[in-house]
Amino acid sequence: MSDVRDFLSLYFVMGSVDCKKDPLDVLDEAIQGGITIFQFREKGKGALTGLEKYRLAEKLFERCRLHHIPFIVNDDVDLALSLEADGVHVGQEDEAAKRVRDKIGNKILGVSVHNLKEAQAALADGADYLGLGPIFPTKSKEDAKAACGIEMIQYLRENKIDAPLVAIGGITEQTAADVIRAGADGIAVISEICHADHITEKTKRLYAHVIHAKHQN
Ligand SMILES: Nc1nc(C(F)(F)F)ncc1COP(=O)(O)OP(=O)(O)O
Ligand SMILES: [Mg+2]
Repeated sequence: MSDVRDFLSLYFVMGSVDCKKDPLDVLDEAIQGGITIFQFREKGKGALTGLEKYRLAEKLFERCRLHHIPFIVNDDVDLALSLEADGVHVGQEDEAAKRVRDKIGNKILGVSVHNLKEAQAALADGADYLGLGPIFPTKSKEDAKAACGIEMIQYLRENKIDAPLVAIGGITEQTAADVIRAGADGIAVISEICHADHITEKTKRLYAHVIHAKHQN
């Protein structure tokens, strides 16, 4: 795979709990709208487990494969390995990034970070990209930390964190361009796409904001 940075522009993160309708339809519509990478994040109250979770992941992965969109699994390294997913995303409270790297070989490894120290440690552990956030307050993650603000993107870049970096947490159409102008390679969204009345149109607008801002940088 070419540098993961190229795929980070519009990162759709979703699980069945986030969807108001069939997750397969939600993903299909988001793909039509131009998402560039997808993360299966099945967690929270009512999340699927076991075979149901595996079957949904398989179907979502199939959709991504058809459209050459990287399929990333959140938290669940064993599920990622059994599916032969394109990569895994882990946070500070999940399995240590270094151990995950040993398990997944050269698959994509994303690590959540909230500050400079965590960013430096994640890269030392072999992260291919950083998920920085929450940038703004979010309702999609029950145990989210306090919002770190757009300033943290700039602060990491000023402190020589040049690695691929996607920003996440409460990002909307109104704030997407500011996040890119601050130095992120892309935005990650859950509810901004999942809760949209017209998912494909919303996704197209988000993509347009990101690409336009990238061309200005
Ligand atoms: N899932 C995520 N995806 C990203 C992405 F890179 F996609 F922007 N960044 C951050 C997170 C948060 O990851 P984590 O801290 O483990 O919490 P959770 O497992 O509840 O998502
Ligand atoms: Mg996690």
